[in-house]
Amino acid sequence: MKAAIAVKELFKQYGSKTALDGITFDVSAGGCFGLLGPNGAGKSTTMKILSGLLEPDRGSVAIFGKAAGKERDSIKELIGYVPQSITLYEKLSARDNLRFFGDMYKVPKRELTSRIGEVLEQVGLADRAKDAVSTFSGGMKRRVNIAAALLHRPKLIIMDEPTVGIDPQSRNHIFEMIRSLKQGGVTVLYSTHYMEEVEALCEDLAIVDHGRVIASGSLDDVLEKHGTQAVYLELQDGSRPPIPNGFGAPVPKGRGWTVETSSPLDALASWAQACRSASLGVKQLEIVRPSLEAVFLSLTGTTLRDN
Ligand SMILES: Nc1ncnc2c1ncn2[C@@H]1O[C@H](COP(=O)(O)OP(=O)(O)OP(=O)(O)O)[C@@H](O)[C@H]1O
Repeated sequence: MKAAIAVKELFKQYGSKTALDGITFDVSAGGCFGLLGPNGAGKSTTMKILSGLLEPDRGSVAIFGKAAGKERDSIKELIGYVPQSITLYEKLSARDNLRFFGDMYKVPKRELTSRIGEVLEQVGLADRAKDAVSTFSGGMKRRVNIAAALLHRPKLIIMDEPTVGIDPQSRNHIFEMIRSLKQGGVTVLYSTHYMEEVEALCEDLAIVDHGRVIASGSLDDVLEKHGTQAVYLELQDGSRPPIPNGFGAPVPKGRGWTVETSSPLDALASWAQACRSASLGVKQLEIVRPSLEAVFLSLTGTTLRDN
């Protein structure tokens, strides 16, 4: 099967600022691919190039085997792009906003009314169709923008940080919607700086930093290749646990503490022994799989959230 997206060696400068410094990745059809990176990493620039809104200085893009540039118009029909900024007419209802987008995306007039009903259903706003967008929360407005990008039944949805600054209910709706789009065979390219979103939604990902892909592949492969396993311990009284013999000092994590190690079974046994010797009550002791957070830290030396 052809890749949904093939991006090769993309370069882009804004004046003297290098935004993309040779971005390369492939997205296979039918899943959710996460583009993960801190602010300023180059995610939006990449997405704008994929959507045909921006020209790269160098490099190539193919969408479902069609070369960007040459086959621009037929590519546009395949893509629904949800930009980071919300673009809606505040005074108009959700339905009338979508009517406007429907014309823009050339949805046939006879289909448009039913199609608007369907996409509002998909984003969980069918009961607010007639209400002015000015009465909506930020998350609801974002969902209308997503609905607009779905109107023409694109095979590929490109979403640029859709959950930034929105309420948990809208976030859940967006997650559910992405899962059902995937079930319907739609490919989703999802950018975010929230690692847990990639862990929850995406099968494959590329980690982007300073305009370069620093790791890519399936989530499992990236975690296995670049992550370290850890052992998690929580004591019954919530106190700081002893250091397991032969391992580094535990670091706080949630309600407990973790030790990163390539020999998790030994660390677990050693920690259990240390707790038993000190007669400490153990609430939870387990091997945890590596996180993307740990991967990002090991690849860049910084945490994603501090950027
Ligand atoms: N129009 C522009 N003019 C000048 N510099 C720009 C412009 N757009 C982006 N940049 C710069 O290019 C780099 C990449 O920006 P980009 O928006 O692609 O990153 P991002 O990963 O999407 O981050 P964010 O989440 O902040 O949007 C950043 O350093 C940014 O400041």
